[in-house]
Amino acid sequence: MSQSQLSYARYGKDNVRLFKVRREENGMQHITEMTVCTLLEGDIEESYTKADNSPVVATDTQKQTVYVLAKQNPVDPPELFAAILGQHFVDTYSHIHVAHVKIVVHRWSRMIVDGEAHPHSFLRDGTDKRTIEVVARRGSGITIKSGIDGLLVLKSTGSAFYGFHRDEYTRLPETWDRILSTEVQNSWQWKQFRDVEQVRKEQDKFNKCYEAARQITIDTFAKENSPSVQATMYNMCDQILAIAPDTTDIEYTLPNKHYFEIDLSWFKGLKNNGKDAEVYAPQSDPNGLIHCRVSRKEPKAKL
Ligand SMILES: O=c1[nH]c(=O)c2[nH]c(=O)[nH]c2[nH]1
Repeated sequence: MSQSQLSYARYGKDNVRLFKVRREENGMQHITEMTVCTLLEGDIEESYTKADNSPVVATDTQKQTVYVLAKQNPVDPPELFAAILGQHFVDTYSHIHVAHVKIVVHRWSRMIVDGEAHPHSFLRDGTDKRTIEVVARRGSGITIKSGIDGLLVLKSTGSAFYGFHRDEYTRLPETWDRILSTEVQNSWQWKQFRDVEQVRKEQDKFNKCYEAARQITIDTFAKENSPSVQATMYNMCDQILAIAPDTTDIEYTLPNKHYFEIDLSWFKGLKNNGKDAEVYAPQSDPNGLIHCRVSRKEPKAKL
């Protein structure tokens, strides 16, 4: 008898690239570019353990399904498209119980030409991505997590780090003025959806929340006098929870991309430290890495 048993299995197609144009009668065009990943779970064990391919919805079939459903449905907001796609797999194949759909949306912003929004020309005005993770599970509805990835930001003052624990391993001096730079990855988890119809009914909130979360991140980073990455990210989470009541928790992952001062006093006594610092050495590694998840407090039960 074999000593092995399959304890985890999901499979699908990754990096499905998709571009869709929506054309209005008046000449205005709207575009979406995204990269999709679909992964299926269910009664697929024998494809691994017995080389029986009969339960396998081929990864190529999954890719073709992405294209067909993108033709038949709106792809914006991407949360709705991911929900439609995930639900399609569990509705269509009785032996598939869970569908995971991840979407990465690439930024294309409408060009302003001669002071006016151009009807069909766009530019990449940021390399950050909008991210969506949907899980459609037969019998228990749809979960959606939305987020941002790769938003690179830097401030050259307005950031401090002092009062941290000190012991015999500590070398880092306290600072009341430092450079702060990070690459934002965050996400907001929506309360569970019953079905695709509920996602469709509530679709307006997805783009609004994405725009608001991106703006809160940028505004807070710029305006706040940051006491630490930890306190700044908590502040961002708190604001997103406040403006999006249907979210349950917010996560941030922020690398602290260090910019070191360089001592140039060896060269004719050049002053380049503290208040005289102008030339810095950006560090590619190592970097700090700060995570948190902030959840909505349950309302206190009335006695
Ligand atoms: O904002 C910061 N948080 C830390 O935990 C930390 N640790 C460190 O060395 N520098 C910083 N900065």
